[in-house]
Amino acid sequence: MGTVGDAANKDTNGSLAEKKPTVVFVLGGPGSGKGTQCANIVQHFGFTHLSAGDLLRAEQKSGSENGTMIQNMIKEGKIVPSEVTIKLLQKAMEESGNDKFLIDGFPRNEENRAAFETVTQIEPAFVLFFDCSEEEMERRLLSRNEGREDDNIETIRKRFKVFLESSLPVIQHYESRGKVRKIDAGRPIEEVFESVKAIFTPKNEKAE
Ligand SMILES: Nc1ncnc2c1ncn2[C@@H]1O[C@H](COP(=O)(O)OP(=O)(O)OP(=O)(O)O)[C@@H](O)[C@H]1O
Ligand SMILES: Nc1ccn([C@H]2C[C@H](O)[C@@H](COP(=O)(O)O)O2)c(=O)n1
Ligand SMILES: [Mg+2]
Repeated sequence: MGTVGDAANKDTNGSLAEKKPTVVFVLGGPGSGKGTQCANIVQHFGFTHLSAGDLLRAEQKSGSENGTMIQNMIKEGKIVPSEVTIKLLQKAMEESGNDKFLIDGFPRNEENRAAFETVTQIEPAFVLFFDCSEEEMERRLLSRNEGREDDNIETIRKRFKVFLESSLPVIQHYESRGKVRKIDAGRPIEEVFESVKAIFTPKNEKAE
């Protein structure tokens, strides 16, 4: 199977053209509700959900040679080198059999963003940005109860700092290109999803 981003298909003129998958980056601070809303989008709109954090945690638990490094980075709230994360994303995209992806929690810094663009030649269709106050995100993370090693107040503070210093500039990069769809994620789950649905529903299918 070819690498995502270099699948060759014939276009209407019969010449070889690249068939690129549709990618939506799903960004927002830790606990803003990215995973929760992605699960809803998958059900309604047929995307495959790929959470970079989930892929890294699975890689760590698989006994990979990068396991200890990944575990240490996650504990410190730091961003794992792009090479590792992009390989996991590419593999998951290839194995999915789908051509529409929600890439959740990636790109998390400028290095992630530039490397993904260079390696895959894929530009996101748009960037969904879940905007939420730190106070609310902290409350959610401390009551998530999924046994995540990074859901403790010390690591949460580090993750907030990395989000402000490294991830927000990525969102600003896409904002300046008109690609960001910002959602007030501080509301109840159902209300947030109403706003999400409006973004994913094609204009000609919206109620008058
Ligand atoms: N709108 C909401 N209102 C209240 N609680 C929410 C809302 N959205 C998600 N939650 C809850 O908050 C917690 C964090 O949500 P979720 O895991 O979706 O966030 P995330 O952005 O994926 O976080 P992370 O970046 O840490 O993976 C979960 O326990 C989830 O059930
Ligand atoms: N692009 C990414 C995404 C995630 N990580 C690491 C560091 C994060 O704190 C952790 C958890 O991610 P989440 O599940 O909260 O999205 O995973 C990374 O290094 N690079
Ligand atoms: Mg998540």
